[in-house]
Amino acid sequence: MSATIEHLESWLVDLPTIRPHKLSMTTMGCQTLVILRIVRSDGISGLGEATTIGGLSYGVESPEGIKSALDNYLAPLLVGQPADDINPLLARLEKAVKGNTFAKSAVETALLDARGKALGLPVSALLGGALSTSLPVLWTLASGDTARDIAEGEQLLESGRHNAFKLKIGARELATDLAHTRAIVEALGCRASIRVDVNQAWDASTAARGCAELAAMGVDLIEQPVAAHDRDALVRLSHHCGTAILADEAVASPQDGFDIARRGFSGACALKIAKSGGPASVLKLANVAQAAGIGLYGGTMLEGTIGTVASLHAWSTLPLAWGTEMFGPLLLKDDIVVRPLDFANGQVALPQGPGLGVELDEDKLRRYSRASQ
Ligand SMILES: O=C(O)C[C@H]1C=CC(=O)O1
Ligand SMILES: [Mn+2]
Repeated sequence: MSATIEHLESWLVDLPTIRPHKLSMTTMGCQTLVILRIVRSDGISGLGEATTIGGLSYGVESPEGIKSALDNYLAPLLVGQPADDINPLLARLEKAVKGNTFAKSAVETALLDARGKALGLPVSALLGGALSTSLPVLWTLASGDTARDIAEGEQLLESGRHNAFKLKIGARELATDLAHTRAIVEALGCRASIRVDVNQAWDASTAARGCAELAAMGVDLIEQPVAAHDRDALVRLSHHCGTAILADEAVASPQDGFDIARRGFSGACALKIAKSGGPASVLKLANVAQAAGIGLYGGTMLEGTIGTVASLHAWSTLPLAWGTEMFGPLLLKDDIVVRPLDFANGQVALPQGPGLGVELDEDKLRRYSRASQ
């Protein structure tokens, strides 16, 4: 008899960051992971994670809202259903629940993890097979202080852990952000690829000036300089700026990808499992981008290890023109898995075990879970 879904459990897990992480819309001192476990009638269980940044300051789903969607809306649609039929299960959720792609991503991940464990196959194999066993991974310099960022970059180059850095700009005046970026390019730029993420902070005319200056100083990639809705400005920048433009908040669904492709976008696209509803669903956007000649980049919502590994399984099946930023676990002071990921030589290794290939540390889960959920 085929296994059915018996029950779902979810937790809000608060983990402190190793230092303040300053983005254009918020400064993080703690990250909240929403962890999901789906338990099947055959005793196999699957793990998933849905994580956002800064409560409701980055995206439209909060950690507390994600947990509520999982417990009150998605779980009742899943309990008692055949556990192996992932496409029918996703169709069932899609029919009954609008949006909520972060919560759906946790479900899709947990279903894939459990299915992989049942078959003895890694999630990457369920998604068609990995092209490589390790992936490039950058680090984000975002302490909010230029000298501290340079010292951090120096130390990471010395240890060999990373050879590419992303800077978070957009919170301050354009001139201040440009001076900050120039100082980092001058200090580290001949040994590392330097990219910036503006997180939608600029209007179209500030972006035209800012991107021209960033291109001239040798920045390799400029991420989401304008508002997510201003796709025309993003397309114009991709044509006229001397540096590649990366679409992040502007693209989540395959339809978004089709729309920017139709408008002639010539940059690259940041894929994130949370934006698209999971490691299988995100491949639909990736395929549209590929068909349009838009380069791919493996993006993060600063997830912990479970969400990071789920993403890595998806990214491993794709040709990534710009590598990945799957460093989330390294930003956190502790981990809730038994064996953390291996980061070295600018790469992160893809776990090879069945399912996601990671195991929860139940004591740590309990220690960091919010008391009243
Ligand atoms: O891309 C974002 O906007 C979110 C995230 C990714 C890296 C980082 O530092 O923040
Ligand atoms: Mn971004």
